[in-house]
Amino acid sequence: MRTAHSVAAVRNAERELMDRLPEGALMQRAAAGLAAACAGLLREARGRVYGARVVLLVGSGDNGGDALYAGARLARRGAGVCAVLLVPGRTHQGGLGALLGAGGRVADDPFDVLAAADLVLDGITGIGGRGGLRPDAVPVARAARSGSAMVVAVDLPSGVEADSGEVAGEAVRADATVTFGTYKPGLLVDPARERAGALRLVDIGLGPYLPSVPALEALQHADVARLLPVPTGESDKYRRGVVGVVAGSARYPGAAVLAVAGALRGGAGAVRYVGPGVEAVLARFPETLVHEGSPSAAGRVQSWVVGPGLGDGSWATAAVADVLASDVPVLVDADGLRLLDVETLRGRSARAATATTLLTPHAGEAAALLGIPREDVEAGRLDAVRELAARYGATVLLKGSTTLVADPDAGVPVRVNPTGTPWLATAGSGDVLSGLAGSLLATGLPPRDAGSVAAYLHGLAARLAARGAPVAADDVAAWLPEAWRNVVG
Ligand SMILES: NC(=O)C1=CN([C@@H]2O[C@H](COP(=O)(O)OP(=O)(O)OC[C@H]3O[C@@H](n4cnc5c(N)ncnc54)[C@H](O)[C@@H]3O)[C@@H](O)[C@H]2O)[C@@H](O)CC1
Ligand SMILES: Nc1ncnc2c1ncn2[C@@H]1O[C@H](COP(=O)(O)OP(=O)(O)O)[C@@H](O)[C@H]1O
Ligand SMILES: [K+]
Repeated sequence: MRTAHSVAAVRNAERELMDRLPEGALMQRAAAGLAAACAGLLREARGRVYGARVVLLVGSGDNGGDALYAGARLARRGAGVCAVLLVPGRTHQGGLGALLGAGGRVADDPFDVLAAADLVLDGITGIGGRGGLRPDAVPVARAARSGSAMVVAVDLPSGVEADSGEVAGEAVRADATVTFGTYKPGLLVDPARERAGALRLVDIGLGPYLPSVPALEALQHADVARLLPVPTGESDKYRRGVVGVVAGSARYPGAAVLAVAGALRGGAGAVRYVGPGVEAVLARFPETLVHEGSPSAAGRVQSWVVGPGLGDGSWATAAVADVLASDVPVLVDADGLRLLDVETLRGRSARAATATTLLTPHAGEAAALLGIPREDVEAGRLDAVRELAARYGATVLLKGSTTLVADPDAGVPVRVNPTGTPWLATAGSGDVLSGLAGSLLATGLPPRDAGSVAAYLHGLAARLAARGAPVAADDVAAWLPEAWRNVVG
Protein backbone atom coordinates (compact mmCIF):
# COMPACT_ATOMS: atom_id res chain seq x y z
CA MET A 1 0.00 0.00 0.00
CA ARG A 2 1.31 3.42 -0.90
CA THR A 3 0.23 5.98 1.73
CA ALA A 4 0.14 9.77 1.92
CA HIS A 5 0.00 11.92 5.04
CA SER A 6 -1.21 15.47 5.61
CA VAL A 7 1.18 18.38 6.09
CA ALA A 8 0.16 18.60 9.77
CA ALA A 9 1.01 14.92 10.31
CA VAL A 10 4.36 15.34 8.55
CA ARG A 11 5.22 18.44 10.58
CA ASN A 12 4.40 16.67 13.87
CA ALA A 13 6.43 13.62 12.91
CA GLU A 14 9.35 15.79 11.83
CA ARG A 15 9.31 17.65 15.14
CA GLU A 16 9.40 14.43 17.13
CA LEU A 17 12.17 12.94 15.04
CA MET A 18 14.23 16.15 15.01
CA ASP A 19 14.20 16.22 18.81
CA ARG A 20 16.09 12.93 18.75
CA LEU A 21 18.65 13.89 16.11
CA PRO A 22 21.55 16.34 15.92
CA GLU A 23 20.66 19.75 14.48
CA GLY A 24 20.25 19.65 10.70
CA ALA A 25 20.52 15.85 10.44
CA LEU A 26 17.08 15.45 8.89
CA MET A 27 17.76 17.94 6.14
CA GLN A 28 21.03 16.14 5.42
CA ARG A 29 19.16 12.85 5.03
CA ALA A 30 16.72 14.51 2.64
CA ALA A 31 19.52 16.17 0.67
CA ALA A 32 21.53 12.94 0.44
CA GLY A 33 18.53 11.07 -0.99
CA LEU A 34 17.75 13.92 -3.33
CA ALA A 35 21.33 14.16 -4.62
CA ALA A 36 21.49 10.38 -5.15
CA ALA A 37 18.24 10.48 -7.15
CA CYS A 38 19.51 13.37 -9.29
CA ALA A 39 22.83 11.63 -9.86
CA GLY A 40 20.93 8.55 -11.05
CA LEU A 41 18.86 10.63 -13.48
CA LEU A 42 21.97 12.40 -14.81
CA ARG A 43 23.76 9.09 -15.33
CA GLU A 44 20.74 7.76 -17.24
CA ALA A 45 20.50 10.88 -19.40
CA ARG A 46 24.18 11.63 -20.10
CA GLY A 47 26.28 8.79 -18.73
CA ARG A 48 27.87 10.66 -15.82
CA VAL A 49 27.40 13.36 -13.20
CA TYR A 50 30.79 14.98 -13.80
CA GLY A 51 30.40 18.06 -16.00
CA ALA A 52 26.58 18.15 -15.82
CA ARG A 53 25.00 21.58 -15.62
CA VAL A 54 22.62 21.75 -12.65
CA VAL A 55 20.48 24.75 -11.74
CA LEU A 56 18.82 25.12 -8.34
CA LEU A 57 15.67 27.22 -7.99
CA VAL A 58 15.84 28.28 -4.36
CA GLY A 59 12.90 29.74 -2.43
CA SER A 60 12.89 31.22 1.05
CA GLY A 61 12.26 28.10 3.14
CA ASP A 62 13.71 24.71 4.00
CA ASN A 63 12.68 23.35 0.60
CA GLY A 64 15.33 25.66 -0.83
CA GLY A 65 17.72 24.37 1.85
CA ASP A 66 17.26 20.81 0.62
CA ALA A 67 18.02 21.94 -2.94
CA LEU A 68 21.18 23.80 -1.84
CA TYR A 69 22.61 20.90 0.19
CA ALA A 70 21.81 18.45 -2.62
CA GLY A 71 23.45 20.89 -5.07
CA ALA A 72 26.58 20.93 -2.86
CA ARG A 73 26.76 17.13 -3.02
CA LEU A 74 26.43 17.16 -6.82
CA ALA A 75 29.07 19.91 -7.07
CA ARG A 76 31.46 17.72 -5.08
CA ARG A 77 30.92 15.04 -7.72
CA GLY A 78 32.01 17.41 -10.45
CA ALA A 79 28.70 18.90 -11.60
CA GLY A 80 28.60 22.63 -12.42
CA VAL A 81 25.92 23.82 -9.96
CA CYS A 82 24.38 27.25 -10.07
CA ALA A 83 21.70 28.58 -7.68
CA VAL A 84 18.93 30.98 -8.65
CA LEU A 85 17.94 32.73 -5.41
CA LEU A 86 14.31 33.83 -5.62
CA VAL A 87 14.36 35.71 -2.32
CA PRO A 88 18.07 36.57 -1.90
CA GLY A 89 17.64 38.07 1.56
CA ARG A 90 15.92 34.92 2.89
CA THR A 91 17.98 32.08 1.50
CA HIS A 92 18.83 29.07 3.71
CA GLN A 93 22.24 30.21 4.95
CA GLY A 94 23.67 26.81 5.86
CA GLY A 95 22.69 25.42 2.48
CA LEU A 96 24.10 28.38 0.59
CA GLY A 97 27.39 28.13 2.52
CA ALA A 98 27.61 24.42 1.70
CA LEU A 99 27.01 25.05 -1.99
CA LEU A 100 29.60 27.82 -2.25
CA GLY A 101 32.08 25.74 -0.22
CA ALA A 102 31.67 22.86 -2.67
CA GLY A 103 32.43 25.07 -5.67
CA GLY A 104 28.87 25.98 -6.66
CA ARG A 105 27.90 29.55 -7.45
CA VAL A 106 24.96 31.95 -7.52
CA ALA A 107 23.56 32.76 -10.98
CA ASP A 108 23.88 36.28 -12.34
CA ASP A 109 21.18 35.76 -14.95
CA PRO A 110 18.69 32.96 -14.20
CA PHE A 111 17.52 32.72 -17.81
CA ASP A 112 21.04 32.20 -19.18
CA VAL A 113 21.83 29.32 -16.84
CA LEU A 114 18.39 27.74 -17.27
CA ALA A 115 18.75 27.73 -21.06
CA ALA A 116 21.91 25.61 -20.79
CA ALA A 117 20.91 23.33 -17.89
CA ASP A 118 20.84 19.51 -17.94
CA LEU A 119 18.85 19.31 -14.72
CA VAL A 120 16.81 21.85 -12.76
CA LEU A 121 16.03 21.27 -9.08
CA ASP A 122 12.83 22.97 -8.03
CA GLY A 123 13.28 24.06 -4.42
CA ILE A 124 10.96 27.07 -4.50
CA THR A 125 8.35 25.74 -2.04
CA GLY A 126 7.52 22.39 -0.45
CA ILE A 127 4.96 21.66 2.22
CA GLY A 128 5.11 25.31 3.32
CA GLY A 129 3.88 26.65 -0.03
CA ARG A 130 0.41 28.16 -0.33
CA GLY A 131 -1.62 29.43 -3.27
CA GLY A 132 0.32 28.84 -6.47
CA LEU A 133 3.67 30.31 -7.48
CA ARG A 134 4.22 33.96 -6.64
CA PRO A 135 4.48 36.20 -9.74
CA ASP A 136 8.28 36.59 -9.56
CA ALA A 137 8.75 32.80 -9.62
CA VAL A 138 6.50 32.25 -12.65
CA PRO A 139 8.89 33.32 -15.47
CA VAL A 140 11.72 31.29 -13.91
CA ALA A 141 9.54 28.18 -13.60
CA ARG A 142 8.47 28.60 -17.23
CA ALA A 143 12.08 29.01 -18.38
CA ALA A 144 13.03 25.82 -16.51
CA ARG A 145 10.45 23.96 -18.58
CA SER A 146 11.24 25.51 -21.93
CA GLY A 147 14.83 24.23 -22.23
CA SER A 148 15.88 20.60 -22.58
CA ALA A 149 16.62 20.12 -18.86
CA MET A 150 14.95 17.50 -16.69
CA VAL A 151 12.97 19.23 -13.95
CA VAL A 152 13.12 17.51 -10.57
CA ALA A 153 10.81 18.82 -7.85
CA VAL A 154 12.02 18.77 -4.26
CA ASP A 155 9.32 17.20 -2.04
CA LEU A 156 6.48 18.66 -4.17
CA PRO A 157 6.24 20.61 -7.45
CA SER A 158 6.20 24.20 -6.22
CA GLY A 159 2.80 25.84 -6.50
CA VAL A 160 0.64 22.78 -5.81
CA GLU A 161 -1.37 22.36 -2.60
CA ALA A 162 0.15 19.51 -0.63
CA ASP A 163 -2.99 18.49 1.26
CA SER A 164 -5.63 18.71 -1.45
CA GLY A 165 -3.99 18.28 -4.83
CA GLU A 166 -5.38 21.64 -5.93
CA VAL A 167 -3.39 23.96 -8.16
CA ALA A 168 -4.42 27.51 -7.31
CA GLY A 169 -2.55 29.37 -10.03
CA GLU A 170 0.69 28.52 -11.77
CA ALA A 171 2.80 25.54 -10.63
CA VAL A 172 6.05 23.87 -11.66
CA ARG A 173 5.66 20.96 -14.07
CA ALA A 174 8.24 18.37 -13.04
CA ASP A 175 9.54 15.26 -14.81
CA ALA A 176 10.17 13.68 -11.42
CA THR A 177 9.51 14.47 -7.78
CA VAL A 178 11.69 13.29 -4.93
CA THR A 179 9.60 13.40 -1.78
CA PHE A 180 10.64 12.85 1.83
CA GLY A 181 9.32 10.59 4.57
CA THR A 182 5.88 9.89 3.09
CA TYR A 183 3.86 10.82 0.01
CA LYS A 184 1.75 13.95 0.30
CA PRO A 185 -1.90 13.78 -0.89
CA GLY A 186 -1.17 16.32 -3.66
CA LEU A 187 1.34 13.93 -5.23
CA LEU A 188 -1.38 11.34 -5.80
CA VAL A 189 -4.43 13.45 -6.70
CA ASP A 190 -5.00 15.49 -9.86
CA PRO A 191 -4.59 18.22 -10.92
CA ALA A 192 -1.40 18.39 -8.79
CA ARG A 193 -0.38 14.77 -9.48
CA GLU A 194 -0.02 15.55 -13.14
CA ARG A 195 2.66 18.17 -12.28
CA ALA A 196 4.75 15.74 -10.23
CA GLY A 197 5.98 13.32 -12.91
CA ALA A 198 7.60 10.08 -11.70
CA LEU A 199 7.57 9.82 -7.91
CA ARG A 200 10.44 8.72 -5.73
CA LEU A 201 10.19 8.42 -1.94
CA VAL A 202 13.29 9.01 0.19
CA ASP A 203 13.22 7.37 3.63
CA ILE A 204 14.36 9.91 6.25
CA GLY A 205 13.30 7.79 9.23
CA LEU A 206 9.90 9.47 9.67
CA GLY A 207 7.88 6.23 9.54
CA PRO A 208 7.60 5.46 13.28
CA TYR A 209 6.42 9.00 14.02
CA LEU A 210 3.68 9.20 11.39
CA PRO A 211 0.08 8.38 12.39
CA SER A 212 -0.83 4.78 11.56
CA VAL A 213 -3.91 5.99 9.67
CA PRO A 214 -2.82 8.02 6.63
CA ALA A 215 -4.90 10.67 4.86
CA LEU A 216 -4.83 8.75 1.61
CA GLU A 217 -3.87 5.29 0.42
CA ALA A 218 -3.29 3.75 -2.99
CA LEU A 219 -3.65 0.02 -3.50
CA GLN A 220 -0.86 -1.84 -5.25
CA HIS A 221 -0.86 -5.25 -6.95
CA ALA A 222 -0.29 -7.22 -3.73
CA ASP A 223 -3.14 -5.41 -1.92
CA VAL A 224 -5.55 -6.05 -4.76
CA ALA A 225 -4.48 -9.70 -5.03
CA ARG A 226 -5.28 -10.13 -1.32
CA LEU A 227 -8.76 -8.65 -1.75
CA LEU A 228 -9.84 -10.46 -4.91
CA PRO A 229 -12.37 -13.25 -4.36
CA VAL A 230 -11.20 -16.80 -5.11
CA PRO A 231 -13.73 -19.63 -5.46
CA THR A 232 -13.04 -22.75 -3.39
CA GLY A 233 -14.08 -26.39 -3.71
CA GLU A 234 -17.18 -25.56 -1.67
CA SER A 235 -18.28 -22.80 -4.05
CA ASP A 236 -21.31 -22.91 -6.28
CA LYS A 237 -22.72 -20.10 -8.36
CA TYR A 238 -25.00 -18.86 -5.58
CA ARG A 239 -22.36 -19.01 -2.85
CA ARG A 240 -20.03 -16.99 -5.07
CA GLY A 241 -22.69 -14.28 -5.08
CA VAL A 242 -25.29 -13.11 -7.57
CA VAL A 243 -25.19 -9.53 -8.79
CA GLY A 244 -28.34 -7.86 -10.08
CA VAL A 245 -27.92 -5.27 -12.83
CA VAL A 246 -30.70 -2.73 -13.45
CA ALA A 247 -29.51 -0.74 -16.44
CA GLY A 248 -30.29 0.29 -20.01
CA SER A 249 -33.39 1.66 -21.68
CA ALA A 250 -34.91 1.69 -25.15
CA ARG A 251 -32.71 4.72 -25.80
CA TYR A 252 -29.51 3.27 -24.26
CA PRO A 253 -29.64 -0.53 -24.58
CA GLY A 254 -25.84 -0.63 -24.84
CA ALA A 255 -25.42 0.48 -21.22
CA ALA A 256 -27.14 -2.73 -20.09
CA VAL A 257 -24.77 -4.83 -22.20
CA LEU A 258 -21.66 -3.01 -20.94
CA ALA A 259 -22.68 -3.14 -17.28
CA VAL A 260 -23.36 -6.88 -17.63
CA ALA A 261 -20.00 -7.28 -19.42
CA GLY A 262 -18.28 -5.75 -16.39
CA ALA A 263 -20.37 -7.75 -13.92
CA LEU A 264 -19.54 -11.09 -15.61
CA ARG A 265 -15.82 -10.42 -15.02
CA GLY A 266 -16.05 -9.33 -11.38
CA GLY A 267 -16.09 -12.68 -9.59
CA ALA A 268 -19.82 -13.12 -8.88
CA GLY A 269 -21.21 -16.59 -9.68
CA ALA A 270 -24.11 -15.23 -11.72
CA VAL A 271 -25.42 -12.00 -13.19
CA ARG A 272 -29.13 -11.29 -13.05
CA TYR A 273 -30.21 -8.58 -15.49
CA VAL A 274 -33.45 -6.66 -14.90
CA GLY A 275 -34.70 -4.02 -17.33
CA PRO A 276 -35.80 -3.20 -20.85
CA GLY A 277 -32.58 -4.45 -22.47
CA VAL A 278 -33.17 -8.21 -22.05
CA GLU A 279 -32.95 -8.93 -25.75
CA ALA A 280 -29.72 -7.01 -26.28
CA VAL A 281 -28.14 -8.55 -23.17
CA LEU A 282 -29.06 -12.13 -24.08
CA ALA A 283 -27.88 -11.68 -27.67
CA ARG A 284 -24.44 -10.85 -26.35
CA PHE A 285 -24.31 -12.78 -23.06
CA PRO A 286 -26.55 -15.88 -23.06
CA GLU A 287 -25.25 -16.82 -19.59
CA THR A 288 -27.16 -13.88 -18.01
CA LEU A 289 -30.28 -14.57 -15.93
CA VAL A 290 -32.96 -12.09 -17.02
CA HIS A 291 -36.19 -10.57 -15.73
CA GLU A 292 -38.47 -7.88 -17.14
CA GLY A 293 -40.53 -6.95 -14.07
CA SER A 294 -39.46 -5.07 -10.98
CA PRO A 295 -36.07 -5.80 -9.41
CA SER A 296 -37.50 -7.09 -6.12
CA ALA A 297 -39.48 -9.73 -8.02
CA ALA A 298 -36.45 -10.96 -9.98
CA GLY A 299 -35.06 -13.42 -7.42
CA ARG A 300 -32.36 -13.22 -4.80
CA VAL A 301 -29.19 -11.25 -5.35
CA GLN A 302 -26.29 -10.36 -3.04
CA SER A 303 -25.88 -6.87 -4.54
CA TRP A 304 -27.53 -4.49 -6.98
CA VAL A 305 -26.13 -2.17 -9.60
CA VAL A 306 -28.66 0.44 -10.66
CA GLY A 307 -28.53 3.33 -13.07
CA PRO A 308 -26.33 3.04 -16.19
CA GLY A 309 -28.34 4.21 -19.22
CA LEU A 310 -31.60 3.85 -17.30
CA GLY A 311 -33.13 7.14 -18.46
CA ASP A 312 -35.65 8.84 -16.20
CA GLY A 313 -38.98 7.27 -17.11
CA SER A 314 -41.45 5.99 -14.52
CA TRP A 315 -40.09 2.42 -14.71
CA ALA A 316 -36.59 3.68 -14.01
CA THR A 317 -37.73 5.81 -11.07
CA ALA A 318 -39.64 2.92 -9.52
CA ALA A 319 -36.74 0.52 -10.12
CA VAL A 320 -34.27 2.78 -8.30
CA ALA A 321 -36.63 3.09 -5.31
CA ASP A 322 -37.23 -0.67 -5.33
CA VAL A 323 -33.51 -1.46 -5.26
CA LEU A 324 -32.80 1.10 -2.52
CA ALA A 325 -35.49 -0.58 -0.40
CA SER A 326 -33.48 -3.83 -0.39
CA ASP A 327 -31.12 -4.83 2.41
CA VAL A 328 -28.23 -5.87 0.16
CA PRO A 329 -25.35 -3.61 -0.97
CA VAL A 330 -26.38 -1.26 -3.78
CA LEU A 331 -24.22 0.56 -6.31
CA VAL A 332 -25.89 3.64 -7.79
CA ASP A 333 -24.46 5.08 -11.00
CA ALA A 334 -25.36 7.56 -13.76
CA ASP A 335 -29.16 8.11 -14.12
CA GLY A 336 -29.67 6.32 -10.81
CA LEU A 337 -27.86 9.19 -9.10
CA ARG A 338 -30.42 11.67 -10.42
CA LEU A 339 -33.36 9.49 -9.46
CA LEU A 340 -32.39 8.52 -5.94
CA ASP A 341 -34.30 9.83 -2.97
CA VAL A 342 -31.82 11.25 -0.49
CA GLU A 343 -33.80 10.34 2.64
CA THR A 344 -34.21 6.74 1.50
CA LEU A 345 -30.51 6.59 0.80
CA ARG A 346 -29.57 7.93 4.22
CA GLY A 347 -32.04 5.57 5.88
CA ARG A 348 -30.44 2.47 4.37
CA SER A 349 -27.51 2.16 6.74
CA ALA A 350 -29.81 2.69 9.74
CA ARG A 351 -32.15 -0.07 8.52
CA ALA A 352 -29.62 -2.89 8.15
CA ALA A 353 -25.86 -3.22 8.44
CA THR A 354 -25.85 -5.11 5.15
CA ALA A 355 -27.65 -2.27 3.32
CA THR A 356 -24.46 -0.48 2.25
CA THR A 357 -24.41 1.94 -0.67
CA LEU A 358 -21.71 2.84 -3.18
CA LEU A 359 -22.31 5.93 -5.35
CA THR A 360 -20.15 6.23 -8.48
CA PRO A 361 -20.51 9.74 -9.93
CA HIS A 362 -18.25 11.38 -12.50
CA ALA A 363 -17.37 15.04 -11.89
CA GLY A 364 -20.57 16.34 -13.50
CA GLU A 365 -22.80 14.06 -11.45
CA ALA A 366 -20.84 14.86 -8.30
CA ALA A 367 -21.31 18.57 -9.00
CA ALA A 368 -25.07 18.10 -9.31
CA LEU A 369 -25.19 16.10 -6.06
CA LEU A 370 -23.23 18.82 -4.25
CA GLY A 371 -24.93 21.77 -5.97
CA ILE A 372 -21.62 23.31 -7.10
CA PRO A 373 -20.05 23.89 -10.54
CA ARG A 374 -18.32 20.95 -12.22
CA GLU A 375 -15.03 22.88 -12.38
CA ASP A 376 -15.01 23.12 -8.59
CA VAL A 377 -15.25 19.34 -8.30
CA GLU A 378 -12.44 18.87 -10.81
CA ALA A 379 -10.22 21.43 -9.08
CA GLY A 380 -10.85 20.02 -5.60
CA ARG A 381 -11.52 16.31 -6.09
CA LEU A 382 -10.44 15.24 -2.62
CA ASP A 383 -12.66 17.73 -0.81
CA ALA A 384 -15.55 16.89 -3.14
CA VAL A 385 -15.44 13.13 -2.56
CA ARG A 386 -15.13 13.55 1.22
CA GLU A 387 -18.03 16.00 1.29
CA LEU A 388 -20.24 13.72 -0.82
CA ALA A 389 -19.58 10.70 1.38
CA ALA A 390 -20.33 12.68 4.53
CA ARG A 391 -23.43 14.37 3.13
CA TYR A 392 -25.02 11.25 1.66
CA GLY A 393 -23.87 8.79 4.33
CA ALA A 394 -22.59 6.46 1.59
CA THR A 395 -19.30 5.30 0.14
CA VAL A 396 -18.50 7.43 -2.90
CA LEU A 397 -16.31 6.59 -5.88
CA LEU A 398 -15.54 9.79 -7.79
CA LYS A 399 -14.50 8.90 -11.34
CA GLY A 400 -12.07 10.86 -13.50
CA SER A 401 -8.39 11.44 -14.01
CA THR A 402 -7.66 10.20 -10.51
CA THR A 403 -10.48 8.08 -9.22
CA LEU A 404 -11.06 8.47 -5.47
CA VAL A 405 -13.07 6.35 -3.06
CA ALA A 406 -14.23 7.83 0.27
CA ASP A 407 -16.16 6.25 3.13
CA PRO A 408 -18.72 8.25 5.12
CA ASP A 409 -16.52 7.70 8.18
CA ALA A 410 -14.03 10.58 7.88
CA GLY A 411 -11.46 8.63 9.93
CA VAL A 412 -11.01 6.09 7.14
CA PRO A 413 -8.34 7.00 4.55
CA VAL A 414 -9.56 7.94 1.09
CA ARG A 415 -8.37 5.47 -1.55
CA VAL A 416 -6.80 6.88 -4.69
CA ASN A 417 -6.56 4.72 -7.77
CA PRO A 418 -3.07 4.48 -9.23
CA THR A 419 -3.99 2.68 -12.48
CA GLY A 420 -5.89 4.03 -15.45
CA THR A 421 -5.23 6.06 -18.56
CA PRO A 422 -6.91 9.07 -20.14
CA TRP A 423 -7.97 6.67 -22.94
CA LEU A 424 -10.60 5.51 -20.43
CA ALA A 425 -12.46 8.74 -21.07
CA THR A 426 -14.64 6.97 -23.62
CA ALA A 427 -18.40 6.45 -23.73
CA GLY A 428 -19.60 3.44 -21.78
CA SER A 429 -16.44 2.69 -19.81
CA GLY A 430 -18.19 3.85 -16.63
CA ASP A 431 -20.94 1.27 -17.26
CA VAL A 432 -18.31 -1.48 -17.30
CA LEU A 433 -16.89 -0.15 -14.04
CA SER A 434 -20.24 -0.16 -12.28
CA GLY A 435 -20.95 -3.76 -13.32
CA LEU A 436 -17.50 -4.83 -12.18
CA ALA A 437 -17.74 -3.06 -8.80
CA GLY A 438 -21.26 -4.43 -8.25
CA SER A 439 -20.01 -7.94 -8.94
CA LEU A 440 -17.24 -7.51 -6.34
CA LEU A 441 -19.88 -6.27 -3.87
CA ALA A 442 -21.83 -9.48 -4.48
CA THR A 443 -18.78 -11.57 -3.58
CA GLY A 444 -18.77 -9.90 -0.18
CA LEU A 445 -16.23 -7.09 -0.50
CA PRO A 446 -17.22 -3.97 1.48
CA PRO A 447 -18.03 -0.93 -0.69
CA ARG A 448 -14.68 0.83 -0.25
CA ASP A 449 -12.77 -2.31 -1.23
CA ALA A 450 -15.17 -3.19 -4.05
CA GLY A 451 -14.93 0.32 -5.49
CA SER A 452 -11.17 0.65 -5.23
CA VAL A 453 -10.43 -2.88 -6.49
CA ALA A 454 -12.82 -2.34 -9.40
CA ALA A 455 -11.18 0.98 -10.30
CA TYR A 456 -7.76 -0.67 -10.12
CA LEU A 457 -8.68 -3.59 -12.42
CA HIS A 458 -10.64 -1.32 -14.76
CA GLY A 459 -7.70 1.10 -15.09
CA LEU A 460 -5.24 -1.72 -15.58
CA ALA A 461 -7.44 -3.41 -18.19
CA ALA A 462 -7.68 -0.12 -20.07
CA ARG A 463 -3.90 0.28 -20.02
CA LEU A 464 -3.34 -3.28 -21.21
CA ALA A 465 -5.96 -2.90 -23.91
CA ALA A 466 -4.82 0.54 -25.04
CA ARG A 467 -1.01 0.31 -25.13
CA GLY A 468 -0.97 3.80 -26.60
CA ALA A 469 -4.03 3.52 -28.87
CA PRO A 470 -7.71 4.38 -28.36
CA VAL A 471 -9.90 1.79 -26.63
CA ALA A 472 -13.65 1.20 -26.62
CA ALA A 473 -15.53 0.37 -23.42
CA ASP A 474 -16.07 -3.14 -24.77
CA ASP A 475 -12.28 -3.61 -25.02
CA VAL A 476 -11.89 -2.61 -21.39
CA ALA A 477 -14.39 -5.28 -20.36
CA ALA A 478 -12.69 -7.89 -22.55
CA TRP A 479 -9.30 -7.17 -20.96
CA LEU A 480 -10.52 -7.45 -17.36
CA PRO A 481 -9.52 -11.14 -17.06
CA GLU A 482 -6.01 -10.25 -18.25
CA ALA A 483 -5.84 -7.45 -15.65
CA TRP A 484 -6.99 -9.92 -12.98
CA ARG A 485 -4.27 -12.43 -14.03
CA ASN A 486 -1.70 -9.63 -14.06
CA VAL A 487 -2.58 -8.80 -10.45
CA VAL A 488 -2.62 -12.34 -9.04
CA GLY A 489 0.12 -13.78 -11.27
N1 LIG B 1 11.20 20.23 8.63
C1 LIG B 1 12.22 19.39 8.38
O1 LIG B 1 12.93 18.91 9.22
C2 LIG B 1 12.48 18.99 7.03
C3 LIG B 1 11.99 19.73 5.99
N2 LIG B 1 12.32 19.46 4.78
C4 LIG B 1 12.00 20.36 3.68
O2 LIG B 1 11.41 21.52 4.17
C5 LIG B 1 10.24 21.82 3.43
C6 LIG B 1 9.32 22.66 4.24
O3 LIG B 1 10.05 23.84 4.54
P1 LIG B 1 9.36 25.19 5.03
O4 LIG B 1 8.46 24.90 6.14
O5 LIG B 1 10.47 26.15 5.28
O6 LIG B 1 8.48 25.63 3.84
P2 LIG B 1 8.81 25.77 2.27
O7 LIG B 1 10.26 25.79 2.00
O8 LIG B 1 7.99 24.77 1.59
O9 LIG B 1 8.18 27.17 1.92
C7 LIG B 1 8.05 28.20 2.87
C8 LIG B 1 8.55 29.50 2.32
O10 LIG B 1 8.00 29.76 1.05
C9 LIG B 1 7.30 30.98 1.03
N3 LIG B 1 6.10 30.75 0.22
C10 LIG B 1 4.91 30.23 0.61
N4 LIG B 1 4.06 30.14 -0.44
C11 LIG B 1 4.75 30.59 -1.52
C12 LIG B 1 4.42 30.74 -2.88
N5 LIG B 1 3.20 30.43 -3.32
N6 LIG B 1 5.36 31.21 -3.73
C13 LIG B 1 6.59 31.54 -3.27
N7 LIG B 1 6.95 31.45 -1.98
C14 LIG B 1 6.05 30.98 -1.11
C15 LIG B 1 7.01 31.32 2.47
O11 LIG B 1 6.99 32.69 2.62
C16 LIG B 1 8.15 30.63 3.20
O12 LIG B 1 9.24 31.50 3.32
C17 LIG B 1 9.72 20.47 3.03
O13 LIG B 1 8.87 20.51 1.92
C18 LIG B 1 11.01 19.76 2.72
O14 LIG B 1 11.45 20.05 1.42
C19 LIG B 1 13.26 18.39 4.50
O15 LIG B 1 14.53 18.96 4.58
C20 LIG B 1 13.15 17.28 5.45
C21 LIG B 1 13.30 17.78 6.82
N1 LIG C 1 -8.93 11.88 -17.90
C1 LIG C 1 -9.15 10.65 -17.45
N2 LIG C 1 -8.12 9.85 -17.08
C2 LIG C 1 -8.34 8.60 -16.63
N3 LIG C 1 -9.56 8.04 -16.55
C3 LIG C 1 -10.62 8.78 -16.90
C4 LIG C 1 -10.48 10.11 -17.37
N4 LIG C 1 -11.71 10.58 -17.63
C5 LIG C 1 -12.59 9.59 -17.35
N5 LIG C 1 -11.93 8.50 -16.90
C6 LIG C 1 -12.52 7.22 -16.49
O1 LIG C 1 -13.37 6.75 -17.54
C7 LIG C 1 -14.59 6.22 -17.01
C8 LIG C 1 -15.74 7.06 -17.58
O2 LIG C 1 -16.90 6.84 -16.88
P1 LIG C 1 -18.20 7.74 -17.10
O3 LIG C 1 -17.83 9.18 -17.00
O4 LIG C 1 -19.24 7.22 -16.21
O5 LIG C 1 -18.54 7.46 -18.63
P2 LIG C 1 -19.79 6.70 -19.26
O6 LIG C 1 -20.99 7.24 -18.58
O7 LIG C 1 -19.73 7.07 -20.72
O8 LIG C 1 -19.59 5.26 -19.05
C9 LIG C 1 -14.42 6.26 -15.50
O9 LIG C 1 -13.90 5.03 -15.05
C10 LIG C 1 -13.42 7.37 -15.28
O10 LIG C 1 -12.68 7.24 -14.08
K1 LIG D 1 9.54 22.16 -4.62
